[in-house]
Amino acid sequence: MPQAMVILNPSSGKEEALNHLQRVEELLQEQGYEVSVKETAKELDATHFCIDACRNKYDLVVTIGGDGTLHETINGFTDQNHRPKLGIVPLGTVNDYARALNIPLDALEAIETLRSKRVKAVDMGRVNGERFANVVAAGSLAESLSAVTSEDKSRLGAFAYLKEGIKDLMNHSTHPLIIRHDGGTWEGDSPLLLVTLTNSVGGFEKLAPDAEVDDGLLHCFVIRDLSIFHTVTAGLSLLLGHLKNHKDVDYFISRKVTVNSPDPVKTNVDGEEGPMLPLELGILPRYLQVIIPEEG
Ligand SMILES: Nc1ncnc2c1ncn2[C@@H]1O[C@H](COP(=O)(O)OP(=O)(O)OP(=O)(O)O)[C@@H](O)[C@H]1O
Repeated sequence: MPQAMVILNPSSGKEEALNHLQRVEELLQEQGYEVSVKETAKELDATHFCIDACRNKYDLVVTIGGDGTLHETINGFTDQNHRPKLGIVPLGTVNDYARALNIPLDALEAIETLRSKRVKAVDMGRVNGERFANVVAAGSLAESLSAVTSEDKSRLGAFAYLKEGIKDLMNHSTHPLIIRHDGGTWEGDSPLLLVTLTNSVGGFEKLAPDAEVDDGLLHCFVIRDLSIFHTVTAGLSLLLGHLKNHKDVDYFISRKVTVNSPDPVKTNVDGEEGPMLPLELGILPRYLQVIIPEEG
């Protein structure tokens, strides 16, 4: 009998994950799975559960939670020869990964997509010893993104990031960054480097319209020191999907990136606080099999 592990974070989003558990179990059982349920209680539980699922050759892992739970889960696939398929029921406040894969943001609809026979092989990012699903941010703006409160995320969605971001840009806090990529070296002062695998970052689905989850590329945006006027126009470009064309934004794609600074600079990985610089980034092309909705 195929085995499915459901990894559920009861604290995600509006704390409604447990309300959906029964339906997920029923649906997976209808598909012929034997289901075991693992509830997270603290940081890294999801990683350890997923490691167990790999070692015990589970066929499917389903996360019920937000991007943080997903990030911890995919880190459990690290260096595992057997990697179960992944199903995603997005219950967080932003759910960038579900947005990028067109998985419905409505929980009941997302649960129904677990019936889908469509599976997509998606890239995983590597940042130092860790994996990431969606985005790495470095710079003073990344620090303020980590400071966005859960209340603001629930209330304002993507705009919570814009609010913190604009506050930070107004303060003109930048750090000198040295970014080595396949096409050369970027050197200068910047409030933010964004390295993304998917189109959706912070709930802005048009941030990186060219980024495909399976293109094997890191999509990099470096924002130069901005005046208040340019901050507003950059905000508009972000909303309209033209960020890479903004005159104060440099955009490049790469398979490997290193980021250094003489300053101590914080980072944010998949929406949570990440390691300090320096960073070494890479990509594992088509590393994970994710269930996505049927076409049409
Ligand atoms: N039982 C728990 N109580 C509190 N925190 C938990 C619990 N289980 C896991 N966590 C932690 O909660 C973090 C955030 O979870 P998750 O991303 O699912 O929800 P969210 O923050 O509401 O959503 P989003 O990331 O979309 O904003 C996880 O990274 C994990 O470390």
